[in-house]
Parts: sequence; C-alpha cells; structure tokens
Amino acid sequence: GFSKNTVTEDYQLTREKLGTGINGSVVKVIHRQTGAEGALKIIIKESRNSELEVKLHAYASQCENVVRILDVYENIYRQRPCYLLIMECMPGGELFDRIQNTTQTKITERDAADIMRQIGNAVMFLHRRNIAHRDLKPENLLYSERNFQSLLKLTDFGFAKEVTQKGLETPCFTPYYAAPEVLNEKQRYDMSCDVWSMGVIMYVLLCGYPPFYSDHGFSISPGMKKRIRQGEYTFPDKEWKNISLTAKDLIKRMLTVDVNKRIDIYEFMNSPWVANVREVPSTPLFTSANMMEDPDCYRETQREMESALQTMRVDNKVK
Ligand SMILES: O=C(Nc1cc(-c2cc3c([nH]2)[C@]2(CCCNC2)CNC3=O)ccn1)c1cccc(C(F)(F)F)c1
Repeated sequence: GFSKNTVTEDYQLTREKLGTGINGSVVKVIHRQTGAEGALKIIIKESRNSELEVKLHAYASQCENVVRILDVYENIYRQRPCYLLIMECMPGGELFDRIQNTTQTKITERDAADIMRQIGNAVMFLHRRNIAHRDLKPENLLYSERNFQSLLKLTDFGFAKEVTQKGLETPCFTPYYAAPEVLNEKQRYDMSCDVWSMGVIMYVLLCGYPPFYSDHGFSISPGMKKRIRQGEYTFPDKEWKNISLTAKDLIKRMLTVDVNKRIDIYEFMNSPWVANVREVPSTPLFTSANMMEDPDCYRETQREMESALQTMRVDNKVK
C-alpha cells in the first residue's frame, strides 16, 4: 500500500546521487527513525509504464535476487505527481564496477557461474509469473554488500511488462503460471529477450568485452545490427581457450537468433554449468584486466548493450 504522508517526513534526502534510470533518478536517503540507508527513486507518474514499474517491482521484491522495495509514496514533487520508491540500499554497487575494481583477485569461471545463477534466479522468478524484465544489463545488477559473498540483485522495472493479459490483474495477485505453449510467439519473444541479454552478460563476464561490436565507435551501426541479427560473434582464443566447453555451449544456446530455438530460463537454470556451480573450474579470467585496460571500451559495451536492447524492444513492437 502507498504511504499517505510525505516521504520527507519519514526519510531525509541526501545529496548523494546513485544514478538515473529510465523513469527517474535515484538518490541515497536516511530513514529518520532508524538511521538506515535507503535508495529513493523518483518516478514521474505521467512517464510511460510508471504504474506498471511500481506494481511489478513491488511484486517481484519477494525474490531474494530482486532489490527490495521498502516503501512507496505518492507525492507531488516539483509540482508533478510522482511515485517515490524507497528501496533497500545496495552499497556493493553495480556488477561491473565491482569486477573492474577487483584487480587483485581475478574473477574465475566459477565466480561467473555463481553470478549468472543469481541473475537467472531473478529472471526465473519473473518468467514463472509471465513477467518480462526487458532491460537486463550490468548496470541494473547491484551487490547488497561490499564483500564478495554478497547477493546480486536485479533492479529497474521501467521496461518490465506482463506478457499475459490476465496475470497480475486478479486483485489478490494470484500468480498465473501459464504453460509456455499457451503463450503466443510475441509473448514468448518478450521473455526470450531476457535470456538473450543474459547471454550477452555471461559473454562479457567471461572475457571482459562484448560479443557484438559496433563499427568505429558508433553507438549502433548497421553492421552491428546485422551481426546481432545473424548471431555473428566469435570466442577469440586469447581469453576463451581455457574456458569450459559447457560455458561456450550455453552462450551459443542463449544467443541463438531464432527465438524458437533459443533456450528458455528453465533450460538455463537446469544446465550443468548453472545447476552445479561447484563443479565449474575456477579458471582465472582475463575479464577485469580487459575491462581495466580500456575503461571507455566498457562504456562502449554499455552503449552497445543498451542499443541492442532497444532494437529488440522495437523489433518486438513491430512483431
Ligand atoms: O547504487 C547504489 N545503491 C542502490 C542503487 C539502486 C538503483 C535503482 C536503480 C538504479 N540504481 C539505476 C542507477 C543507474 C544504473 N541503473 C540502475 C537506475 N534504475 C534503478 O531503478 C537501488 C538501491 N541501491 C550504491 C552504490 C554504491 C554505494 C552506495 C551507498 F554507499 F550509498 F550505499 C549505494
């Protein structure tokens, strides 16, 4: 339920900006009663999907790999009706900031498997309830603590949607576990975009650069779009010769261009690389070195993932 009083009565806003999302900016807040840190996201009501973002993120909060929503306020902020989401503060920061900064301890293939298992857990929670996230990218994956044991959690439901008309419409949120065959192609397409994005994140995690490059620093080039559509990418030997075949095989099945042939989240979670993380070799990876070496190349990666996501979403509209 929404708190009726104003957010500033319960929380003190700080100047510390934690980033900006699709539908709004995020600042650190302090709960007046307890002194606990939180993250406030201001969502202007008239921005597209604002209601759905709040509803779906609040609903998904019960999953341990989704950033928890502690409070929701409906206030007028800067003369505009807004939703104010108070989330648990994630001081571990974003996934790739952490990877870039661990120069001393290189991440291993097993670390990557554990990271992908946590992302998969969040995506499986959503897909079982016919919710597609549609904005899966490293900057929307945050660590709950600063130490390595901390949980990785998904945030930003600004593009999330229910792929079935019924789904969460029912008042008491009865989950609607439609069998995949019940979903039409378009509905399956939305969810399979999440699996494709996970494939790109897994690829970058294992080597430190993206599978699809744009030409000469354009954010998205026709050449890159073609390579995405044709599924043209390689596993350059330098980084990939010591990486297990199971990992490469899994990436191939997630980056399969044909939506009907691409694996779904259940096949991903049941694959040996994810189901038995402890059996994955702890081979050290080149990831942090490659990301550190050329930081703006990582910004490049972010831009490319962003535009690939947009392309997928636009394509989906067309379908
Ligand atoms: O990002 C931090 N805490 C955080 C952040 C969020 C958060 C929500 C959203 C985002 N962050 C982004 C920011 C831009 C990139 N995409 C994600 C846009 N959309 C969101 O919905 C939620 C909860 N805790 C953080 C990082 C380092 C230190 C600390 C602090 F010291 F404050 F604890 C917090």
